[in-house]
Amino acid sequence: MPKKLMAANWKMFKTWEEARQTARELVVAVRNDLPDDREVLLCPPFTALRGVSEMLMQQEGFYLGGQDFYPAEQGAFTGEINPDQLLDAGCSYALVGHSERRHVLGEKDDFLASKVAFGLQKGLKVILCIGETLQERKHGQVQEVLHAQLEHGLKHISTGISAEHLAVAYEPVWAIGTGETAGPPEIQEAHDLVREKLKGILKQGEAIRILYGGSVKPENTASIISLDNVEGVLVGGASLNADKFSQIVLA
Ligand SMILES: O=C[C@H](O)COP(=O)(O)O
Repeated sequence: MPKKLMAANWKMFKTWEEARQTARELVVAVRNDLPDDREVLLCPPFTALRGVSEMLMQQEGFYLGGQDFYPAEQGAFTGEINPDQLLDAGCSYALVGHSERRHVLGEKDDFLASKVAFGLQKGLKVILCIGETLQERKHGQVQEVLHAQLEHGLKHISTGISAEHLAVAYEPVWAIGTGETAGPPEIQEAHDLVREKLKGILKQGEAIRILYGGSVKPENTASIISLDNVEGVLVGGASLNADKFSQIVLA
C-alpha cells in the first residue's frame, strides 16, 4: 500500500519567516505521531523554499515541493523557475496544472504535458492536478473532462513509469477555496473514474496515488481519506495554519 500523501499548497501566502514558523510548528505538532503510512508535503512559495527546507531537514516523512516550474533547462524565461532550481532548494515534488495555473494563468494541456514529462525527466515527483468546473459538472461532463486532462497531461511520459514518481490530484474547481466540499459520493465517483483511466494509460496505474483537493478541513479529512482510491489530500486554505493542518495530517 502506498503511503497517504498529506500535501499543503501555500499558494501566494507567507513571507520567508512566516513559512518557516508554520513549518516549525507543524513539525513539532506532528513528528511524534505521524503514522508510518502517511507522508507530509509542504509546497510554500518559491521565496520560502530554502527556509522551509531547513525546517524539514532530517525530519522523517516530511517533503518539500514546488508549486510549479517551467519546462526548460535554463534560459531567458523571466519570472520562471526550473526543475533543477527546485531540486537545488530541497524539493522532491512539484505540482503541475493546478486549477489556478489553468484558469487564472491560462495554461493549456499541451504545455502541462511538457511540464509533466520534463519534471519527471529531471527527477522531480510530479503531482498532476485535474478537475472539472461547475459548469462542466452541470453539463454532465465530469468523466469527459477528467479523462481528457489525464490523456493530455500524461501523453509524453513512458507507460512504464514507476508509481512513486507520479501522483494525480483531483480538485473540482468549484470546491477550491469556496468552502464547498465535494461530498464522499462525488469524490468516490471521480476518483474511480481517474483510477480506471490511469489503469488504461499506465502499467502501474493501479498504484499511482490519487489525492483529493478542495476545501479539505480537519472536520472532513477522515471521511475523505478513508474512501477507496483516495491516497492523500491537497490542502490550500486550511494548510496555512499549523494547528489545522496538523489535525488534517493526523486525522
Ligand atoms: O491546492 C489546493 C487546492 O487548491 C485546494 O484549496 P482549498 O483547500 O483552499 O480549497
